[in-house]
Amino acid sequence: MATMESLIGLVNKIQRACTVLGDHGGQGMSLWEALPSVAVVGGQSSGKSSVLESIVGRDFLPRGSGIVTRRPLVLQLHKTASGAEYAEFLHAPKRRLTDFAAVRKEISDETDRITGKTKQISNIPIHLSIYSPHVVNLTLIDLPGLTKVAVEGQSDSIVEDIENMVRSYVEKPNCIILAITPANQDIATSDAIKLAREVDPSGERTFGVLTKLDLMDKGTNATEVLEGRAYRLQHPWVGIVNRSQADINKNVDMIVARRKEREYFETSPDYGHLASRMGSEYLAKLLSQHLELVIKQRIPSIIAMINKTIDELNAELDRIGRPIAADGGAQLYMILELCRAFDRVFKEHLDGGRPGGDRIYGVFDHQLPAALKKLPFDRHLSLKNVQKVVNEADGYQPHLIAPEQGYRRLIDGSITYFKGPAEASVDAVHFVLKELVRKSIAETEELKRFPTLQTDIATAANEALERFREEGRKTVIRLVEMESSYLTVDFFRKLHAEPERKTERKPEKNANPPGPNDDLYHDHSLRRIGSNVSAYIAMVSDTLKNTIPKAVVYCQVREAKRSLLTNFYAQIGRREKERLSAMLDEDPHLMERRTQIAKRLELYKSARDEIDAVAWK
Ligand SMILES: Nc1nc2c(ncn2[C@@H]2O[C@H](COP(=O)(O)OP(=O)(O)OP(=O)(O)O)[C@@H](O)[C@H]2O)c(=O)[nH]1
Repeated sequence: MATMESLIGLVNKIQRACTVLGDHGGQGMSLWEALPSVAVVGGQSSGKSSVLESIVGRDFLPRGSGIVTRRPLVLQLHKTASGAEYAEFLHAPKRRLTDFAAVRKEISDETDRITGKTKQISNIPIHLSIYSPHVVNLTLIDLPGLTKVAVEGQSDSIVEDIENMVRSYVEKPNCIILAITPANQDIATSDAIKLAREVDPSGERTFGVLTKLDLMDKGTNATEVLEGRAYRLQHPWVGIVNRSQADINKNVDMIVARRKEREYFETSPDYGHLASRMGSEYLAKLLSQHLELVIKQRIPSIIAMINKTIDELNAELDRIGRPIAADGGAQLYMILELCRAFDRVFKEHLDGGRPGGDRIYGVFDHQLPAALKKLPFDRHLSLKNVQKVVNEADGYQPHLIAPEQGYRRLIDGSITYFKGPAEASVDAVHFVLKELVRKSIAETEELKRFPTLQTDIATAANEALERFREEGRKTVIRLVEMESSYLTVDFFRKLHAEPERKTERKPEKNANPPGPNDDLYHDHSLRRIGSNVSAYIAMVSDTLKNTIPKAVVYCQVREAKRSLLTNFYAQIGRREKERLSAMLDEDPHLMERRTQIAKRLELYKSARDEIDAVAWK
């Protein structure tokens, strides 16, 4: 029996824990719903509160007209060995109330706290524990009385709302229904029986309770019902005589009332033969025993449900990530691990495995050659411009042998054009890399929970890329400038040999420099200069087409792979613990969710442990 009592105590404990977690049924499968409970159901003024109070042996429920019970009251009764008798609300733990008038007031205040004074109803339960030597271990849920009409100040939907709330409790297969019907009403019209029949047609979890036996018309009795002939249930009907309104007004003590109830049955000519199975004390014992039995039957399925939930919660925790360590070293380690995870993804983008790196090749293979081809050399090396540059090069002096300065200026001028495509390649690759950083951050699964760290990594990586871009730009400009700083002499040596041959075919075979008046010759010569320079520039262009990509890869891509976060690592290595934990700030919703899951996990695990300890003792 000790085991049995601790079973109910255990369920009480788990129920309370469920409520702390906001897990009071209603939403999907919960531990709460797996636990058996007893719900008190009845029409208004059928005597629900009176039954509850006499089971408890205390006067503590709010009374009044209209709908007094507007939130479910989860009443957990704990039998104590010592004489202490007190009540405790879950919403005000550690406040032991010994004055039951204060309990009544608190129930009513707490109801108003959620529903306002509007007479609305709420399905958030109030949890009350009563510790007393006069009770049996039992959990009862008091629900609003079923009603047929809304009263002043209530919405029309209240009738339906109450019925829905009550139904949401009693339809659960683990709910034991305490269906209260006043004896002075026709059983066929009982709201409680009507609802019970609907959700429990076989009557296996319904306990029929008949109140107000003393108020029946003279000459009538309820033996038809109490002996199970009027309406058959699997469990025996229990008749009750509660305090009348007059008794309540006279403050008749509950214990006295219990005694009077016992006497009523013992001396009743109608119910004397049923006396041992009547009354609120008997009802309490009956319910307690039944509850124990049900709990025992349900234990395997409760354990299975708990285990399944633990697995699910663990899986969800894994998915959203475990909580972060508190000490600085561990946090630094975690940050570095996360950075490395990002870095891995980033490298995969560059080296293949993930898309994006190929766009860098695209810059070199299409964009750069196309830009080089588009450079306006035609214009720069037009006859007119060649003439202008060549003439200007030697000032007032006519050139004597070859327009050396003219050549150099034309070449220099042309080479300058290469700076544009060179820098454009640097920029294009920079943007590809930047985009890959953004993508890699988004794709790094481990980083998902840490929006702050995501931003930090993005900032650090972009800063590094900016530095690499600067380096790349300097290097490609240098490549271009190198081309003008020292020309490829071979090219001109070859040129030198060529004109000899060509001039041979000229009519005037004098080696005289062309005079300013010799227009035909002059044009021809300028054209040759233009085409020579153009050929040289084409050669430079080919060279740069090859060297610019090398410079860009060397300065930007290679560095990005090698040292994208190097500075960042150095920075965070010096950071204080506070700043490290700030970097690991998570999405607040996620943190909240994790805390919730962790709490539930704890509840379910301790529930499992306790069930193990109690059930197999
Ligand atoms: N004489 C007598 N009066 C009873 C009995 N049971 C309840 N009453 C009276 O009936 C009235 C209603 O009883 P409650 O226990 O408040 O009924 P309830 O179902 O809780 O009512 P609501 O919460 O308002 O729906 C009170 O005045 C009680 O004194 C009984 O067995 N005999």
